[in-house]
Amino acid sequence: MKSARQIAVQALIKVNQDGGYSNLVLDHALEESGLDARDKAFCTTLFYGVLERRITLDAVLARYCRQPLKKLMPQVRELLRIAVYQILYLEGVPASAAVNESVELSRRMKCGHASGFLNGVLRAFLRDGGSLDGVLPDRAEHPEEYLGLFYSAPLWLVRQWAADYGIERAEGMLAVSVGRPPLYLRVNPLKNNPADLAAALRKKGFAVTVREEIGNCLEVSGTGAVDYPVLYKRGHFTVQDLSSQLCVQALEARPGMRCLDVCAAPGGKTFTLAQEMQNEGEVLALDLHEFKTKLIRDGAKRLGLTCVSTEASDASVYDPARGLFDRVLCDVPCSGLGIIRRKPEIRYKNPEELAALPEIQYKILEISAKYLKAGGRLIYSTCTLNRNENDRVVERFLREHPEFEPEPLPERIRRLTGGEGYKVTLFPEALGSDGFFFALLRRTEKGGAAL
Ligand SMILES: C[S@@+](CC[C@H](N)C(=O)[O-])C[C@H]1O[C@@H](n2cnc3c(N)ncnc32)[C@H](O)[C@@H]1O
Repeated sequence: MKSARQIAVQALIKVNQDGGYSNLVLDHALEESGLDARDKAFCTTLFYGVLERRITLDAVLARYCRQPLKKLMPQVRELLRIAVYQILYLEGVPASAAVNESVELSRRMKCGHASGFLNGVLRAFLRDGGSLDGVLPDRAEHPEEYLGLFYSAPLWLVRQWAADYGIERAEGMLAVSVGRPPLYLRVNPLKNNPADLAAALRKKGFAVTVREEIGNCLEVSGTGAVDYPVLYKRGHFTVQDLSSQLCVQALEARPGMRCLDVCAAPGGKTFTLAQEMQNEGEVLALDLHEFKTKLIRDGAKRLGLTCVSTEASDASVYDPARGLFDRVLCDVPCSGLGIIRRKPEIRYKNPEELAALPEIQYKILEISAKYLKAGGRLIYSTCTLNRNENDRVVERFLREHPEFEPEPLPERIRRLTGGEGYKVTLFPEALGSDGFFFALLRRTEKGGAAL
């Protein structure tokens, strides 16, 4: 049987070399592993730890490897990273064990010829103290470079956050971008309630807190992937971050309304929206990809939400045949910088590829707004922390569309999020949520039916 370390190394190769999504790759690897719960947890720690600390680990390795890391075999590279990760960050693992295990694994993973090299590099690091001394630049002289290396974030991201939110806040955001985040569930009020579901999950050994202030929300801690097949399949809950739950609540959709969710897959917010409407009325959920709309239909069925229908459609193309809606949710595709603690690979995206997003987001917002009735409300949201994709898209829209006005967020949402006025940026270090942004807009009564 493969060890937790070997499974972690193989999963890391699948993400770093083959571009797999971290959560899917790990879930699949653990399912097939035959590991017990303790080893699964260790494997998860190694996998996410190495993935999110890669910039720091590679800076250490660059000091001790003569050839560039890029030129090493993928197995050798990941075995080095996993050993340095354990030495730097895992107090319970003796440094010698971290080195020996990687050397030993190289023999089992068809790169035994590199075992001497692995041993040499890792022992040299240990001889120098096995710490980040000598790797980190002087903090006072190079604060951004220091933060980037310490928290393993690309320099462009540190600079962007420092420019958008100030260096102090940026450090807070970087500090919570590493480490395993809490897991939140949205209780399906059509089938259960927070107290009973919490009791059922506690019986199965989960540590559960009822987040009463959020409403229908549970926080589950001390777990990796939570294994609760029966209650899940029966539709008692979905996994959904606090931020998304609050974002949908801010729309104040009521039973009997017509609601449109324009970028809806895999359907998390669609489901919460339909639940807020007590499954009465209509929720039309769009997504660009047909295969993704199936995820929404499957989820709605599991949850018993019969008011949801789906269409595969491009939200940046207007279809007047859809008519008008009381509420529109515009949860646009974004850079995802608010969820890097859940998906660490996001931090390695090419920033140039992200530059086109605000224009795409603006176009989707402009088209989605056409579906709103006079007096109707729209939420624009992203799971990113980047003013160009957030505040600036909405501010531009308000400037160019006088028939819309900012609508103050409901009092309760403002109290919980600290949001002022019509928009709020949720910082992970504040509420414990993902990084998230939402803004509430209203078509004025004089705004007419459609643009
Ligand atoms: C942020 S995700 C939506 C998450 C979803 N609202 C939820 O809560 O589960 C963005 C979605 O937009 C979809 N998308 C991207 N471009 C689109 C477009 N032009 N029209 C419609 N959907 C689009 C993507 O396929 C993706 O599923």
